[in-house]
Amino acid sequence: MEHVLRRLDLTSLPDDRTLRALLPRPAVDVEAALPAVAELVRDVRERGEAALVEQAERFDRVRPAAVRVPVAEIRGALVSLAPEVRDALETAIARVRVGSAAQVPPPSRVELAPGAVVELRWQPVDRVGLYVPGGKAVYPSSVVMNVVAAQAAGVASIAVASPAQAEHGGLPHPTILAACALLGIDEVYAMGGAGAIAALAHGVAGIGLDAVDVVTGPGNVFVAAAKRLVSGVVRVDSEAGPTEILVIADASADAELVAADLVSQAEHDELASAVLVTDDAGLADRVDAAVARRAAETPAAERVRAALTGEQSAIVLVADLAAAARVSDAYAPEHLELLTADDDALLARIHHAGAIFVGPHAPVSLGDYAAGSNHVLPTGGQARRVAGLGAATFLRPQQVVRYDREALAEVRAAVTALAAAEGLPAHGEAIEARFEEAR
Ligand SMILES: NC(=O)c1ccc[n+]([C@@H]2O[C@H](COP(=O)([O-])OP(=O)(O)OC[C@H]3O[C@@H](n4cnc5c(N)ncnc54)[C@H](O)[C@@H]3O)[C@@H](O)[C@H]2O)c1
Ligand SMILES: N[C@H](CO)Cc1c[nH]c[nH+]1
Ligand SMILES: [Zn+2]
Repeated sequence: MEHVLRRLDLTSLPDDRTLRALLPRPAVDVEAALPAVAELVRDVRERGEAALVEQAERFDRVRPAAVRVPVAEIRGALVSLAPEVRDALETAIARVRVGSAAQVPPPSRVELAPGAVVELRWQPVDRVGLYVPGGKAVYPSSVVMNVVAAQAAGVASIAVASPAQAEHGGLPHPTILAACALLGIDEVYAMGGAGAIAALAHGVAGIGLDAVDVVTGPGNVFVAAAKRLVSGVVRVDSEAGPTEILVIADASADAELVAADLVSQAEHDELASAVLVTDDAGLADRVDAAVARRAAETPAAERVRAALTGEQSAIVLVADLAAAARVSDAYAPEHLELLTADDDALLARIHHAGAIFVGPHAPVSLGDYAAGSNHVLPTGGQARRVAGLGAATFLRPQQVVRYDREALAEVRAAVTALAAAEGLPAHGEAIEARFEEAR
């Protein structure tokens, strides 16, 4: 039988470093996109609006009438929105709002000695730029994920960017504008890809776009590369690039559900990754047959096939579920699904994943829209060290120090001695000044 997903036999596992090099990854990654993207970023920085318009003509096949979207267009899009889509967006917004509010860390206060207090309060950044993809598909759900998280953090100034659409007169997609209106956002720009990220990070005087403090949002490999390039100027969230799904399933799993979930994420992008890790060769065969059928029937069949047959997608055979957890951790997937006889035992072995979906009733596409979790998640192995988007992305912990005279006296000698040891005696004198006669 010819396989859609290539097979990778890891029934005997090498050490972690070798394992990481063997894992399926896309041929075109962020690193490979950097040189071309650096040119696009530089061009927007130097020529502003003119460069944005040229990039829209080149990549989005349309010349936007105005890069800054008129407020009337944003509000008008909500008026024209189909009621069932408005209801669905409101459901998603309500759930993500509750989930995001729960992510805001409480302030803390510690008394180190009588009268010696250090507090920690969480301050939002002032202004953020949120990217909403719109190339191969349009993503009003990403408006929800970005904006609701920023609002939960208390960010005062929010700008949204999304590619100009040829079918909509050079405006972003109307559902994206409607989602912005629903969330009270009226600063929206018709710009996409690397140019949009550069414009948000550096500002564009000609269109009244002030530089932001934090840029977030998902996108294709060019968007992810641009975020890496501007990360010296602004804070960025994870490189939430082409979608990945890794499913760990054993003989107990339903092959149709596994196949449906692999295909669902493959429809995002030719560079999307769909990986099944299993200890059961029979399940591997059943999933592959179901994937072949579903991939042929789905509307984006060509894109799905390209993603599934690309070198980034595979069925990995392992000896047991402990080995499956090791493979998954080495990969650090954006989305990890657990479909086994004892998911909680497996979950206890997992360390690295953007988000984890447990059991047959929690598919990734639930999290994409309406679980209450955030769908903007790290790809390319970044989940090993970076979190997904959330309220915390827009917050900074700030320390507030309060000491009274007695509390300062208790550490007076220690501070003065350390200041002297560092050759910074004025630091010690600033302490001693508090204890001079007149005070
Ligand atoms: N990881 C996550 O959290 C997450 C969430 C949602 C979507 N995604 C991913 O977002 C991506 C969306 O991609 P998309 O393409 O549909 O929309 P997009 O908005 O990310 O990309 C479209 C833009 O890419 C730029 N572009 C296109 N071709 C280019 C080229 N050859 N060189 C330079 N720039 C070019 C253009 O500026 C265009 O406006 C998908 O890969 C999807 O998997 C990821
Ligand atoms: N699966 C994507 C995250 O990688 C998010 C998404 C939005 N719409 C559909 N899916
Ligand atoms: Zn998705």
